[in-house]
Amino acid sequence: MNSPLLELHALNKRFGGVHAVRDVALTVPEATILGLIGPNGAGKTTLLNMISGTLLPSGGEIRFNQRRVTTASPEKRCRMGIMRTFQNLSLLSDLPNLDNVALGANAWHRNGLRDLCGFGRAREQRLRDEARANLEAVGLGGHEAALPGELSYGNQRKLEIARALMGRPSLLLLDEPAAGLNNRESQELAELILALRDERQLTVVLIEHDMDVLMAVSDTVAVLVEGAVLTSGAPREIQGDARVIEAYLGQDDIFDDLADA
Ligand SMILES: Nc1ncnc2c1ncn2[C@@H]1O[C@H](COP(=O)(O)OP(=O)(O)OP(=O)(O)O)[C@@H](O)[C@H]1O
Repeated sequence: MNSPLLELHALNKRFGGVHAVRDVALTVPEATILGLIGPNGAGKTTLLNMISGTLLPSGGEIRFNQRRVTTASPEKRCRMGIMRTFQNLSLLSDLPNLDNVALGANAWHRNGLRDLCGFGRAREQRLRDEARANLEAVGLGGHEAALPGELSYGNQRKLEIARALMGRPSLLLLDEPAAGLNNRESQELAELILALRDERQLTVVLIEHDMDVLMAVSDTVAVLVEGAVLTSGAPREIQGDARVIEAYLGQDDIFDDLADA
């Protein structure tokens, strides 16, 4: 078993009277993919935000690489190797794709932006080379000079992932990366996520409503209901768990559309 990269201990988050995350305990080993599922409002995004540091927990502990990061700033966590993408695209529409990707270096490189503005040519070249390699890695080689808006929506999602890779993460947090993608794009995205795990040894925590994608890539699936972990296990165990199907009350066809494995 790989050693744990991310550990959540008795994690809680309250928003006034709303107990959004309750006593969550999860361990994510290195180079594995954890999929988070649960009905709307179950606490998935809140949990991801606490891992990235944009929200502080009301109680509990987060450990990354054996270090306590519970209250560390998002910037510090980026520099430690935790990068994320967002539900809504956050690309800069008037910058070429290569620059959009290179900007991701800003997460770990304090001078990232300045380098891109022409200071320190050798460093600028290195950043550009790395950005080009990351564009290649997500299948967007050849699109360096185009603007994000000239790419399909699916490719814009990949562009966001390429930008996150510039932070040289060991943990990548993906919030609904398949939202708005067609079937082919979703399948390509799933292949990309698996390649990042297998070729770069990346650890991934993924929120995804597209069950085909989530079940295809996750090593472990954790089911959140009303802020608490109902159960966690391998995708096949989760799909056959009557408690999980019941938790999606009114959505009892939740696993019906899964493509045959
Ligand atoms: N900033 C906030 N202030 C107050 N309540 C919040 C805040 N953020 C989230 N909540 C509440 O916390 C609960 C969990 O929300 P969260 O967005 O984490 O769920 P989710 O599982 O990601 O839902 P979805 O699948 O719809 O995105 C909900 O009841 C939500 O209304």
